[in-house]
Amino acid sequence: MAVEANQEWLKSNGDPHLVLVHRLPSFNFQLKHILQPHFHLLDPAGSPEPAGSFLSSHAQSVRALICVANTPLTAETLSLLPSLELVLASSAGVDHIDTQECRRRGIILTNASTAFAEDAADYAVTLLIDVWRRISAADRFLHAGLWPVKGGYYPLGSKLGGKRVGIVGLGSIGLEVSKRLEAFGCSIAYSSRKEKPHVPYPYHANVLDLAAHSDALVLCCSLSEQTRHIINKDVMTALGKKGVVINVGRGGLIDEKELVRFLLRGDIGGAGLDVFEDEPDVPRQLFELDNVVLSPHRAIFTPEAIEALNQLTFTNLKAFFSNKPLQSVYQIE
Ligand SMILES: O=CC(=O)O
Repeated sequence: MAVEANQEWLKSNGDPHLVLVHRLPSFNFQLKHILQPHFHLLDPAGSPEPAGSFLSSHAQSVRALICVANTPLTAETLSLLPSLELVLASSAGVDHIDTQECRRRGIILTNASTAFAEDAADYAVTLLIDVWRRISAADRFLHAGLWPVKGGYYPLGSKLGGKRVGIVGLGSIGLEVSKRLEAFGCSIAYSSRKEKPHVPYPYHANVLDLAAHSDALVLCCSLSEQTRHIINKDVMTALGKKGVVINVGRGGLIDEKELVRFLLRGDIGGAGLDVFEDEPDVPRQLFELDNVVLSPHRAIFTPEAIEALNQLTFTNLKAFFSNKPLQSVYQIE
């Protein structure tokens, strides 16, 4: 739907207010241009006042708030916005937002996972292929001028077809991962907060059980108090010496120190990590390991995903201020 074609509805809907809690990143200056003709935007980052005093003096009637990137949205900030009804997270993860406070106040939360699902899934599958087929390691090997191998062959990779992949969190991103891996001939199982109706894959109520029946785990779930360190010592032991962990969710889903120990001892087969517990710090020991593929939190970053996010934000805001159903709502547990 072309944003420009939707000027008319606002004229009959008064003057809705918004607040941007953070300066928009340079790769997404378009969002401001898309929203500005339609909404009254308040941007504390563009004001010389400290954010707190800006919010208390200008934001009393704000009904909707865009939470950009991982800017924390605390109960304290929320208390400065007494009229708030809608928070739009411009990320798939919402671990930087006090979701319980939103729930307590009846504030609706939306996130970007539907906009980012395809790109995040492409990236997760690419990391998995890279670990199993040793592509980054082979690239380093060639760059180092080590081909042909003296007295031998470059080590074999491992085939995708026939592998059992466990997806942790079968939301929009997890479902896109499953579609892609099915096409490679993998068999899929999953664990999730609840069993999903209409999903053909076996469900495991806990990750330990899923790990015991998988050759690789792909982490696509949100980080919360329930999922922090969901990949722990016991889960890695159950996954086994050939098992692979892929993480495009949040670093805190894995007990990272334990993962490093498992990898160094060869007690797990490999890892593909786009996210880390204490970004941008990455455990140095991982740099030495050829069975680990590392990436600086890039899974969702394509111009197409940003465009889809902008459209989703606009569509949800327009629906909200017209009292229509939103395109996507995040279910707070
Ligand atoms: O990590 C990226 C996101 O949560 O959107």
